[in-house]
Amino acid sequence: MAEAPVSDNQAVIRCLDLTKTFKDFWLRDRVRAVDAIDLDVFRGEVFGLLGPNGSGKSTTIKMILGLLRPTSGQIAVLGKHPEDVSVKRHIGYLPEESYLYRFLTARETLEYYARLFGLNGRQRKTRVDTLLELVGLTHAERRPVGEFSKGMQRKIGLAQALVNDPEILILDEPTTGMDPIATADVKKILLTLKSRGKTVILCSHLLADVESVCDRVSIMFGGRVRAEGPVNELLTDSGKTTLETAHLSESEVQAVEEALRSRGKALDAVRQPRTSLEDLFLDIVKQAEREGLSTSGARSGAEVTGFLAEGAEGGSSADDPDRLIADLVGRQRSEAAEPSDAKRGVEVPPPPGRTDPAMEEATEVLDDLIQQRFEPSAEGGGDASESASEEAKDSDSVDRSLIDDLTQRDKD
Ligand SMILES: Nc1ncnc2c1ncn2[C@@H]1O[C@H](COP(=O)(O)OP(=O)(O)OP(=O)(O)O)[C@@H](O)[C@H]1O
Repeated sequence: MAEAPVSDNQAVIRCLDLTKTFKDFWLRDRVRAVDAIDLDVFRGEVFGLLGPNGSGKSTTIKMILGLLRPTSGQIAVLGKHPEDVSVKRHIGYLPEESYLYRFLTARETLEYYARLFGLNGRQRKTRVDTLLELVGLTHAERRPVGEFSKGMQRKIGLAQALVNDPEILILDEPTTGMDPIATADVKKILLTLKSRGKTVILCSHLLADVESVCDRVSIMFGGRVRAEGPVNELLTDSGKTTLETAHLSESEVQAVEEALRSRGKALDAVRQPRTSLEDLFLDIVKQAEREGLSTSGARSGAEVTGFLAEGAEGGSSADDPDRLIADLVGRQRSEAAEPSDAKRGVEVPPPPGRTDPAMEEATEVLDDLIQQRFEPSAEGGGDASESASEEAKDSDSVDRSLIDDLTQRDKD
């Protein structure tokens, strides 16, 4: 393990002369993905890592995460080597592609990751509730994430990255596939996290988003850092001045032009300001929401609260993990009655009753499928009329062991 460089007081991530060369089959240098870069990321800032495809951003991120070993150079994350296990507890990561268990619901997904980080039942319940609300997925918490739209999957991925209340959040293309509302929500979340002292590294090709949330950016090309600095400094054109005032008549514009000419300056452009397409879009959707129209996708998220600020671990008194799992299984079963509508993304009220024979039959088939899902070894010998409590108990234990298995597999 290479030695970690001494960390600057404020720099939570420090890379010195960092290089990564990928070898070919014969161990010859094939690609110099990262070429002797120096990079400092400071506590409490939103840092944008930019560059065209193949410029070395993901390779840099993977080295910071300790997933790839540098060919040469040094990295310190929170003053330690990135492969140090204690560092990983303080990092949240949303990869470019989310790897989610398709069959787990949104709540189960977060529950699972919260378990990996060793949160107890009370903490898990509170945290999962908060995160679902934060990313606007509370109403979809019982749907399998495999059914989610791309934007909804990014949202659950973001919630997953926040589950351990990380000090450093690394997001690779977090808003891919999101609509402007969801994107605006994510930007709001990032700014709130920053205001609470968290550090965010953002990789994105959506430069307008980067510009609106990042304090500093680094622009890579061919594995090297080509420009780096505060966004304001990099983008300010100090050779020009823009004046803003209330509407001017033609004669007033002429008077301004005269005044400038007398000082040896020309009036280069006079424009009527326009709203942006993003603002127009957001206004229209907000108006529709005010009028009570609904959508089955992700909704606007909540304000960032509680644990992300101080690591508070409060919880409600009814937070028993066993009850939570039992509840999850019960809800999955009741949701099975309307899967086709859920798949189409249509929001429907719960069915009033099984009065339609075709619906009755379809529901029974689905019940059987669910039964097999949770009790794969059962040979169909059970009596369908067995008491509901027995059934809940069986599926409860199977589902809990499923999550335990996943947890163990991941730890291995
Ligand atoms: N495992 C690998 N083996 C060989 N070459 C690799 C490997 N991973 C990345 N590379 C190469 O390293 C270079 C940088 O890739 P990297 O994924 O870091 O770029 P990026 O800036 O993240 O691109 P994108 O914006 O497309 O995600 C590319 O030329 C890529 O082909």
